[in-house]
Amino acid sequence: MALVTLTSFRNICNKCHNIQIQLINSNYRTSLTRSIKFSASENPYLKQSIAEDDKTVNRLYKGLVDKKRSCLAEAITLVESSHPRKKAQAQILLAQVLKYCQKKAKHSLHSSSSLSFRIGLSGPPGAGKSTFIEAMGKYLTDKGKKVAVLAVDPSSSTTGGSLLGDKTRMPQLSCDMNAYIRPSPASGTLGGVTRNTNEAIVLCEGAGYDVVLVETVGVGQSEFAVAHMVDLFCLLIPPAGGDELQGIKKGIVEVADLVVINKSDGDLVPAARRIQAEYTSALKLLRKRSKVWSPKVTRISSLTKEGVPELWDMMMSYHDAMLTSGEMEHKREKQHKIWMWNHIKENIMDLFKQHPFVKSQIADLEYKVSLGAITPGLAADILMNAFIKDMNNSK
Ligand SMILES: Nc1nc2c(ncn2[C@@H]2O[C@H](COP(=O)(O)OP(=O)(O)OP(=O)(O)O)[C@@H](O)[C@H]2O)c(=O)[nH]1
Repeated sequence: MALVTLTSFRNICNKCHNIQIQLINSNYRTSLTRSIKFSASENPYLKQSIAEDDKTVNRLYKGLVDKKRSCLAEAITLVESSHPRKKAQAQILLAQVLKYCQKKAKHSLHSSSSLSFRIGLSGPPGAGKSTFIEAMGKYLTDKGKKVAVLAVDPSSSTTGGSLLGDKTRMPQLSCDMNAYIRPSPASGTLGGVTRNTNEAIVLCEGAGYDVVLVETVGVGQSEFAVAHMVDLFCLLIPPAGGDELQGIKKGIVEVADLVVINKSDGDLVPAARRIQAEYTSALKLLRKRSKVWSPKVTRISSLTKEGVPELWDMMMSYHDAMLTSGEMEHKREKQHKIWMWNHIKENIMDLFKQHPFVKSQIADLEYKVSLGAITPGLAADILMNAFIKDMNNSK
């Protein structure tokens, strides 16, 4: 299959909005570099100018730093909005919240120790993610910590509803005033959902949540996306054999900081021990990603809560080691860059899809491609060429 892929954005000039992109057609192995000029009127972001003292932004910022849950919920809805004006307001709010968090971190003993501990959680269906979040969340709120749970579920854009939206999955935690549970946004691509999640994390941090748990159902590349937005990435697996573990994507173990074998209770204890041993040996073969932490494997039961306090201690040793060594700060800096590129990719995709010729041809070309009347590569070329030609003409 031929694909025209946007492989890199070479150069971006903020003043004239000139973007140099490189395109590679995988079928013909050709590559071309084009300079595209985006006028302010074409970019929904640039078109909107929101005053620094915008009323909505001010109200939400104040409410957020005053730890008002209703303002946090409204602020997350704002960042999820695709309305150009709301998008622009969201960017100003985020900038203010980021500044506030930086200031807070500077005044604390260890830089960023006053920020949220961002934990990613992934695992195959039925691993016990909801039961685990309920057990760990309650354990933490009982210790006086504030916990936010965010879900990443890109499949909700195709199913129309959120798999993770059901509050009955965590009945106790959803009634806890020290916990905030936010289901996945009901629409968007993986890029859109993850960008929104990145921004929701920052808002939770601003609202003073000690722990932000980001859960993913593991659809598409969502686990990898989550691994890129958290401080610690945790893989939860059931004590099951080969077939049941096939839902675990290749490569995901390599990005895990902790592998947690759940359901280590009753008759399942021997199987849980065996899986723990298997994963412990597998992890030893992996390349070391940190100077201060080697990924660990542990067993818990979310049902009996056995091992939950020990797991939290392990998470805190990771947190402290990463923080004092400066690796945490470095990791977050790298994540900010990934986040920026996600924004750019989304915006360029939006521009492409809004282009009049592209818009008018998409349905017809998709139909022809599905019938096999033309190749996907040719269809992509037709759209890309018209887009690039038009952009070059507007130089
Ligand atoms: N024995 C035992 N069962 C557990 C444990 N944790 C979860 N379960 C059971 O495993 C099943 C699945 O648990 P969930 O928490 O719904 O799992 P999930 O990963 O959220 O599932 P999906 O929503 O399908 O992704 C339920 O029947 C739970 O009661 C545990 O620690 N021990």
